[in-house]
Amino acid sequence: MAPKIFIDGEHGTTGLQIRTRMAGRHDVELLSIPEAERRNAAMREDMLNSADIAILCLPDDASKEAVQMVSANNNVRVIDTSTAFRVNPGWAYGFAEMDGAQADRIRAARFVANPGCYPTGAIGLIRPLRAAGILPDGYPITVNAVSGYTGGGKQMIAQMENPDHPDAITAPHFLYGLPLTHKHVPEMTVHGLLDRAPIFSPSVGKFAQGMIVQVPLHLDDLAEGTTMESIHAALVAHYAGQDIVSVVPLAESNALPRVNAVELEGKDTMKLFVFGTSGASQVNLVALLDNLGKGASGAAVQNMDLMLAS
Ligand SMILES: NC(=O)C1=CN([C@@H]2O[C@H](COP(=O)(O)OP(=O)(O)OC[C@H]3O[C@@H](n4cnc5c(N)ncnc54)[C@H](OP(=O)(O)O)[C@@H]3O)[C@@H](O)[C@H]2O)C=CC1
Ligand SMILES: CC(=O)N[C@@H](CCC(=O)OP(=O)(O)O)C(=O)O
Repeated sequence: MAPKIFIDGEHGTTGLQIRTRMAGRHDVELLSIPEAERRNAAMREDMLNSADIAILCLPDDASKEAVQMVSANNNVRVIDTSTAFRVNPGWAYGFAEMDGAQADRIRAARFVANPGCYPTGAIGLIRPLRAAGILPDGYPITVNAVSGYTGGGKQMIAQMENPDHPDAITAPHFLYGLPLTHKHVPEMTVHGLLDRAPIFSPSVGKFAQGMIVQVPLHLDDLAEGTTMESIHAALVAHYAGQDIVSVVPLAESNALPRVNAVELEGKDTMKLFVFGTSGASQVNLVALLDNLGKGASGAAVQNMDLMLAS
């Protein structure tokens, strides 16, 4: 019998994208409730408890409530796309490529926390350098990023796309998270293996799907002898054999005049770049992804497949 999957929040931005990705699949059975009943708690509880894997695409509070609904039922495994459980040690963090053992942890887990979109880029760049001893304790990391506006869910999509919306946003590009307390900072710190919280400055551009995450570094403050080439080599070694996360060859990135935030729109992959000038004292590490692809729905389906393969 095909495993049953229920997407709670299937009519929201992340849920819909997961449904689209599952459309042609015959190896799983999708359980579904009508859009009009999406907040019907009794119906959701019934569906959640009928599933082999429940994928939660809900705000944090609703996710916590859904987890409560299945907590006594060990037959149900959960992938949560919200922020609620990402630094909870009882949950596997759903970034399969972040270290060599993570895919196995996800395969074996009952509870998997899907990463945030920005942390996917930031951790993807930072963690291998911490693990390799290149980024020393106490290094003051900054993370600067731009996201497509779908990252803000149904509400921001309406604000960006509907000029008559009472809170319409007309800016083509805006900074937010200005108090520097964005909800993604804890997971960047924990899963980036950082001992000091990064300064995180997010922004949104007037495009639907895409993301650039930048981590600039001063080489003089890294492990002795670190060069642009050795950083690149550490990333290449870390992601060797991976097909979803790739490290762009230096010769290729050196020749690029610009990076297009929407290049990977609709794709579930992530590209990592090391920019700078050979022999100079600074580099800029860049991750390019689709906030709804490897940053959300693509990663959720990847995690589901790992769990189904266990
Ligand atoms: N968009 C993105 O790029 C990313 C989003 N995420 C996370 O995914 C989760 C979903 O986000 P997103 O899809 O963007 O949000 P949306 O607002 O687009 O969708 C959320 C869905 O959940 C439903 N919902 C809200 N509250 C409840 C409730 N109490 N019971 C049942 N259903 C409820 C909403 O229904 P209604 O229409 O009635 O409000 C809506 O259908 C969030 O936790 C978000 O942080 C994670 C990574 C990236
Ligand atoms: C543009 C925008 O608003 N983005 C969201 C993050 C999107 C994401 O990664 O989702 P999680 O909420 O699940 O972490 C934000 O900054 O809150």
